[in-house]
Amino acid sequence: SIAPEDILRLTVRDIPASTSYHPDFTQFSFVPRSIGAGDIYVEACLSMFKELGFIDRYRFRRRTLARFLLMVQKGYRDVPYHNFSHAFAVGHFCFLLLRIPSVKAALTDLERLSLLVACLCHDIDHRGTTNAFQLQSKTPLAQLYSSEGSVLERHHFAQTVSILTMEDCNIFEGLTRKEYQTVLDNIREIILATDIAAHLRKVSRIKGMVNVGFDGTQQEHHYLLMCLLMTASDLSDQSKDFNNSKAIAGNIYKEFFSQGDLEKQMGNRPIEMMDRERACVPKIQLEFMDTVALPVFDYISHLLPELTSTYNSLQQNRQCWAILDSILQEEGTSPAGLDFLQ
Ligand SMILES: Cc1nc2ccc(C(=O)N[C@]34C[C@H]5C[C@H](C[C@H](C5)C3)C4)cc2n2c(-c3ccccc3Cl)nnc12
Ligand SMILES: [Mg+2]
Ligand SMILES: [Zn+2]
Repeated sequence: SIAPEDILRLTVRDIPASTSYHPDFTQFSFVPRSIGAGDIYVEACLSMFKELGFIDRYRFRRRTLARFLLMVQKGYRDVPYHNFSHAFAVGHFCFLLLRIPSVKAALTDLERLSLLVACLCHDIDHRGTTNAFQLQSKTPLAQLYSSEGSVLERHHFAQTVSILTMEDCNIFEGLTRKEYQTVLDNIREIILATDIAAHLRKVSRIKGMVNVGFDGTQQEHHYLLMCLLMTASDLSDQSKDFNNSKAIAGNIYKEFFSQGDLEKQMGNRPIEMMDRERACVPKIQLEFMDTVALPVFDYISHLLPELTSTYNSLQQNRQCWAILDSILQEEGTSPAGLDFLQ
């Protein structure tokens, strides 16, 4: 058995991972951030659009698609987690979902196109702070969107629309007026679905769909499936090998704790999850996985059996967090900051 203090230095080789570490781009265990940085992402995005048949089906001009993708990449800020590498990781997972035959059968081509574009654009111009922070600090975004809620997500959608209006960046120029309206409506709904609070309000409807089975004749099922695939893609980092998932969680807590520091400077008391003095990361991770992430992949693997191994990886990662949590309890050290996450 592993000595407790050794668990902190565990690497993926030591944890008996059921999904071995594929370097293969077309596998769900592929780690998108391993692709590197810079324009390689745009090349990879172009090949995803090509492989999914969207370039031919919607007569995309490669130059226009490349310019659009570069403007999307440029639209992201250099924050620890909500940067373009997150958007690419989400887009890559969505790409793998869209290749699954039962997904191709369930959704229309326009819905699949909407999903991929929404994934790449879903966090554009994220500031590394939460919706709650926008409201409490009365930021410009809150002044714009606070009445409707999902402040950040409305901004991400607005940024997406403004990129489409830029010089030679409108990838949907070849679509009919009706198709164009449908894609924009889909992308708006899908990006709004990435607000976890909004997702939690929809869970009972999603459960209902899973119980009766997907019915392609119901528009509501198309909508719920698109939202579920988007949420799963947004959380997909937690389904990779634990070392990768742990490192990504570290980036999320860099943003959370910076926000907490900012709230303290502003004279507000941050919630425990954002307070580097009080937060116990493994405990927050266990709660997030149990209340948000695991249910999402549980529902999705009921609809798509191909996702079972991904669901298993998530459960394995949950167990790793549980082990970390028990060690930190035993050690009784002051609440763990980020050091063990590196
Ligand atoms: C690994 C991991 N941990 C995460 C721990 C916590 C939260 C989080 O927002 N919690 C909640 C907890 C309650 C009910 C709602 C609204 C608020 C109050 C805040 C959610 C997110 C986490 N998260 C995300 C993620 C997904 C979408 C948007 C932003 C992010 Cl950061 N992606 N990966 C992770
Ligand atoms: Mg978001
Ligand atoms: Zn995201």
